[in-house]
Amino acid sequence: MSMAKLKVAQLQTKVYAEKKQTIEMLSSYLETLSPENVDLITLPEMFACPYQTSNFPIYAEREGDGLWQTCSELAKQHRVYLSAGSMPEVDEAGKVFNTAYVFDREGKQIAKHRKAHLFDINIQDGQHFKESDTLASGNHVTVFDTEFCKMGICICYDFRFPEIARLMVTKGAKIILVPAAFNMTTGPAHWELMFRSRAVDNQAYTLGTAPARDSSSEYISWGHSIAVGPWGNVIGELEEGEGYMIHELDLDVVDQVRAQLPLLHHRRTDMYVLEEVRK
Ligand SMILES: NC(=O)CCC(=O)C(=O)O
Repeated sequence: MSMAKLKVAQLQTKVYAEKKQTIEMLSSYLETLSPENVDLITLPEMFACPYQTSNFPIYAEREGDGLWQTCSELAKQHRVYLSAGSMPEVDEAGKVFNTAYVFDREGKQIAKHRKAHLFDINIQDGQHFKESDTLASGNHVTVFDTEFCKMGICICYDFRFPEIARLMVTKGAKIILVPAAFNMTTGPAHWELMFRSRAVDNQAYTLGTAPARDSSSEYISWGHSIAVGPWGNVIGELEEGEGYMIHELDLDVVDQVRAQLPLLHHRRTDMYVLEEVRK
């Protein structure tokens, strides 16, 4: 039987140029959170690599290497599920990905998602960015099992594509984790709207975890880590500074919303279909 409630801490952390500093910060946060008995901790997109395309190959590590190892050990030490945001990953062929790992309470990797939609945008008088200058894309929708429920995970720009969230939910996800880093152009316009839209359409919890804002960095994060319930209600939202928030997510609410307003059941799959193409 799955458990109906879980306690989640979303950490809106600073991004340091030195991995050593990031690791010290993470250890200290996990110590601080220890008395809270949280079940799941979530970190931001590229939490240990200043978000610049030129940095991704420099900071990239193989799966199982230093930062991965640290995250696995921290999860095990604190007996907590850890969504280790995302980090640049290099594969055996030298391709670099924006990759999210999730560890269970034993420190075992239970999910790996490579960002599938690369953030290549060019907004007039606003944000420009081209992840594809140095990153390759992943090809999969990612869901994983926990003792609470199935969850899905995707990374930032991935979440703009409603198909991804819908596929996670048709695969059984009740909670969607999104390590992310919106910016000062798209953040105020779309961040909250996107998390609420995906939540209300899919009747799932959506959790966006972003880095704290550093106005001196090349890419300025909007911050505003957010948690939205299956009714589309904002449960909590940070501002731009460093910090964390803790929530209890009640999975019975997902079942209640889905039973009372049976959107997923009312889909006209005889009229339209959505399916993942496995490569
Ligand atoms: N890191 C990202 O994918 C940023 C996405 C973003 O800011 C957006 O507006 O989408």
